[in-house]
Amino acid sequence: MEYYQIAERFVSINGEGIFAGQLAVFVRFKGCNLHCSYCDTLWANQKDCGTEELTREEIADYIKSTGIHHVTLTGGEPLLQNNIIQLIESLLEVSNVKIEIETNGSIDLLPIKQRFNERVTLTMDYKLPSSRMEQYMKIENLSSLQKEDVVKFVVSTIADLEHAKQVIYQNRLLEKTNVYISPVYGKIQLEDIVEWMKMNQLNKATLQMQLHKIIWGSEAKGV
Ligand SMILES: C[S@@+](CC[C@H](N)C(=O)[O-])C[C@H]1O[C@@H](n2cnc3c(N)ncnc32)[C@H](O)[C@@H]1O
Ligand SMILES: Nc1nc2[nH]cc(C(=O)O)c2c(=O)[nH]1
Ligand code: SF4
Ligand SMILES: [Mg+2]
Repeated sequence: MEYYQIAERFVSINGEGIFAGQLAVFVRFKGCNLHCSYCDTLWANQKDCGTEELTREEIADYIKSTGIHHVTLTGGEPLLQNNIIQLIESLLEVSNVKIEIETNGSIDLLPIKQRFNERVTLTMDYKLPSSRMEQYMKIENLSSLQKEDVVKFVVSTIADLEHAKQVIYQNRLLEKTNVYISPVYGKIQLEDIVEWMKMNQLNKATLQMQLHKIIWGSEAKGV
């Protein structure tokens, strides 16, 4: 039997993305191939991170038991998990469920986009220079994102914003998908981001703070 390594699972409001503010059930997988400078869940990437090992059926039963229709798969890096496609298929059998996948931009998204319809959406981070992970970005992924998906730029500095602007315009992202700009928590003045958006007339991009950190603080787990 196949098991998935789950670092935590919980119900909360989604603090990020298109469904921010709505209830969601979160499944956080263990392990990541990147090591972003600002990562707020590095604990889930450690070898000794405690996990529950659950089968597809157990994860689907958990989701059913919550009565919540939005599922967020996150991590760690969810798309690194063995048999992730089969898990998504099982979760889609739960009625009314929609799945959002938070992914780090380094893994090919085409197999997911080709296999599933809009019940599965992707939020892909484009890792900017201050993450120190930009070299791992798969630029082709930016062509796979559709109108139901999100590309997110998590920014620490004005230099990150300037870099994001180049990626946005070079890849015509505002025409193809949803563009979100999110501050690394506590690292950059929010006013500066707004001023920068105004100065660049960045129509259609959305500034978003992580709602769960505003509600529960930056260190809380399971929220
Ligand atoms: C922990 S990651 C897990 C999913 C995947 N590995 C990724 O990077 O997208 C979930 C989201 O949290 C964001 N994030 C992590 N640390 C953050 C921080 N300190 N401030 C703001 N966003 C952060 C990531 O950029 C990503 O969009
Ligand atoms: N409330 C809440 N919303 C979230 N949206 C994306 C999250 C993540 O860690 O990927 C997250 C999270 O950790 N908590
Ligand atoms: S890719 Fe995601 S989980 Fe991995 S280190 Fe970066 S923010 Fe953390
Ligand atoms: Mg988080």
